[in-house]
Amino acid sequence: MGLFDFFTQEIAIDLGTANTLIIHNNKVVVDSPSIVAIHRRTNKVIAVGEQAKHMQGKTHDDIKTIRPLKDGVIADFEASEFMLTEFIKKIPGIQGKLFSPSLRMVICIPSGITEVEKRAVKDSCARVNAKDVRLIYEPMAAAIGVGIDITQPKGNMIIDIGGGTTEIAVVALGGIVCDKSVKIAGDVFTNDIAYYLRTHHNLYIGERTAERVKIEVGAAVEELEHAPDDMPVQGRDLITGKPKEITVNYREIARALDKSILRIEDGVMETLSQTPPELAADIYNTGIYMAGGGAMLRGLDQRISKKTGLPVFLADDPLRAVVRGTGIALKNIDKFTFLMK
Ligand SMILES: Nc1ncnc2c1ncn2[C@@H]1O[C@H](COP(=O)(O)OP(=O)(O)OP(=O)(O)O)[C@@H](O)[C@H]1O
Repeated sequence: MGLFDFFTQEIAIDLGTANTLIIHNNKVVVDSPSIVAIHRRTNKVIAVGEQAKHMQGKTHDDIKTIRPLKDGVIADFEASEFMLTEFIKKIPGIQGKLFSPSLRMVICIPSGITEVEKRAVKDSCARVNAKDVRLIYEPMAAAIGVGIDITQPKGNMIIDIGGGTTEIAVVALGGIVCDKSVKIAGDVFTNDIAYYLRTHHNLYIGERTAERVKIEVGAAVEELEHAPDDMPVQGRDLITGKPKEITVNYREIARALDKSILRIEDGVMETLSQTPPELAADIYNTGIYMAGGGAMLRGLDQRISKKTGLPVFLADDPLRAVVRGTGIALKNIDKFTFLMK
């Protein structure tokens, strides 16, 4: 063991548009919303993660909440570095050390990222004390995370629906054969719901409420076997200006999300149509795997299965599939060197 190894801690990071997850010593040690709350005048950070999410939509003039990532890539470097530093400080075994240890990081990136954006992620990690930074494409990490042996000469399709992007990819022999990154995912679903309630019920709701509606009664199809109960939703009446409450059901929400889901379906069909025939035959036999928080929308697996005529499998714990895969890549870094960018 070299001196570098002795003072080095290894972490795997899924730096997502909606959530940041970190694995250290085989355990998920950070699972927090990717949000920072900042004091406008002093530019001082007041809160990060869950605490900052609670402030979202409830701030006054002096405080703003920022989501440092947009469409899967870092949009605000300062806020993102601050957020990462704070998250890393909370990791047991790293926090409270006399000397802050050097970090070896494996961090996942969207497959559609440019070389400049890749460089920016590496630079950003270097500024939070990472001495060795490896990047891995998100669909690869998701595929490893759902348990696919990506090194086999066998095609597998994975759809990772996150907060900012939907990554659709066919992987085989340790590489991405064809892929598509669509900027329609969980955040767009949330906005669709807010827009629907504004235009159909004159009800103005905030982002956090819209996300709650999506999670509690959201659906991708109008016929569900296990329908969720109708949900009361409170907000501001756009006409009278008074607070009001309405009740929504999953069928309405399925209609509100229909257009966005159609765009994801188009992306899947396009990727399938570009898949080489031998791999298409494999996918016919194995089906499609789905991961990411957005994939948890009720009936979405069923809808994609109907559209493609293929079985669709949702990952166990879809929100953690990508970080799980990134963690496995870190643990087997020598075996997976060919995956690292
Ligand atoms: N039960 C649920 N039903 C529908 N959507 C959900 C559910 N739980 C979480 N989500 C949504 O999943 C999204 C977050 O997923 P995830 O953490 O996989 O994204 P991310 O990795 O941060 O984003 P990206 O990969 O685009 O950078 C959010 O939009 C959230 O609202």
